[in-house]
Amino acid sequence: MLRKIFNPARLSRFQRTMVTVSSSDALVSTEVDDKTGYATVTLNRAPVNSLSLELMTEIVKTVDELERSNIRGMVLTSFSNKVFCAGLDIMEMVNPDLDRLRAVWTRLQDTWASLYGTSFPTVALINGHAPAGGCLLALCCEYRVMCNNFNIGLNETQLGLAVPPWLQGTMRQTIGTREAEIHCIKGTMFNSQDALKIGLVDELAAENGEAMQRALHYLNTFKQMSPYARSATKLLMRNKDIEDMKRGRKEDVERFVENVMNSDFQNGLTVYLQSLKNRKNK
Ligand SMILES: CC/C=C\C/C=C\CCC/C=C/CC(=O)SCCNC(=O)CCNC(=O)[C@H](O)C(C)(C)COP(=O)(O)OP(=O)(O)OC[C@H]1O[C@@H](n2cnc3c(N)ncnc32)[C@H](O)[C@@H]1OP(=O)(O)O
Repeated sequence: MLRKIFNPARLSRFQRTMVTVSSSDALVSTEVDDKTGYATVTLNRAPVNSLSLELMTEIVKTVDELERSNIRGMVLTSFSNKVFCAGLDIMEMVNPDLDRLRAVWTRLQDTWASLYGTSFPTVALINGHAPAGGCLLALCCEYRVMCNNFNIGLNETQLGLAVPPWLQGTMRQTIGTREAEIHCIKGTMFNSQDALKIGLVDELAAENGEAMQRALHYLNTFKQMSPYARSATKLLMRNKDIEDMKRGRKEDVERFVENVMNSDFQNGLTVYLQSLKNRKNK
């Protein structure tokens, strides 16, 4: 069954109402161009857009609001021209409170489901590094434009985390079963050129302006198309994955909690955090 379908009857409301959501200190800011109906959603959590519970909550809220406002497309990007998103906030996993840790993983599942299941077209404008959860955000979008000289990939296993089945599935759809298996297991990080070669991203751009033009070009390809047919086809392809995730979500949360609470993982995390700081001080 279709979860959400673009409703052409709501189009007249969309043409009248145009939104620019969020204040300047918001974790996520949204601007809608009232000529095109395209929203630019910018992740705004300095320094590296790491996914805290609060940032993920804002992402889900934003996507839900956009779904209700009937925009015609969305570009997801970062305030920083160096890091698109550094993945889950590592501090959420250091000696965590168990209730909050469960909430973090549940919200990550929600973030994946809401971004992956939008009725409108989505493009990730990857204007910086996108490891782990950053790669997840990009994978949820329909199309990915990446600026040169950055890295992207699901490097979780390198950090001692297992990649959950729903995210493995999204990776399989994007780069194919064989490559997804190899690179999820290895935790490969790709530079922009290699990400393009393997199909993890769809286009490269020299800088942000060019990336935005390419992103808008993708959205414009749907201008003359029936929004109903477009979104119905997308959701018929994606809804089963979302339903599968929801069916297994409790076990998935508990697997994550067990993974994070393991003492080897906690020790590894301390070393990893220190290595990030040492790299910075070099
Ligand atoms: C059953 C399921 C079980 C498990 C599920 C597993 C996977 C599912 C997939 C989704 C979840 C994934 C888990 C994760 O996302 S874990 C996080 C992975 N992220 C990383 O490994 C990235 C680490 N960061 C970097 O490599 C660099 O910071 C980066 C290249 C992004 C940017 O480099 P730059 O030189 O620009 O900045 P830095 O000086 O390194 O960083 C600035 C400060 O930000 C801090 N930082 C960086 N990343 C994070 C982060 N992810 N969380 C929290 N904080 C982060 C960094 O330490 C610096 O802090 P200060 O030293 O200034 O205090």
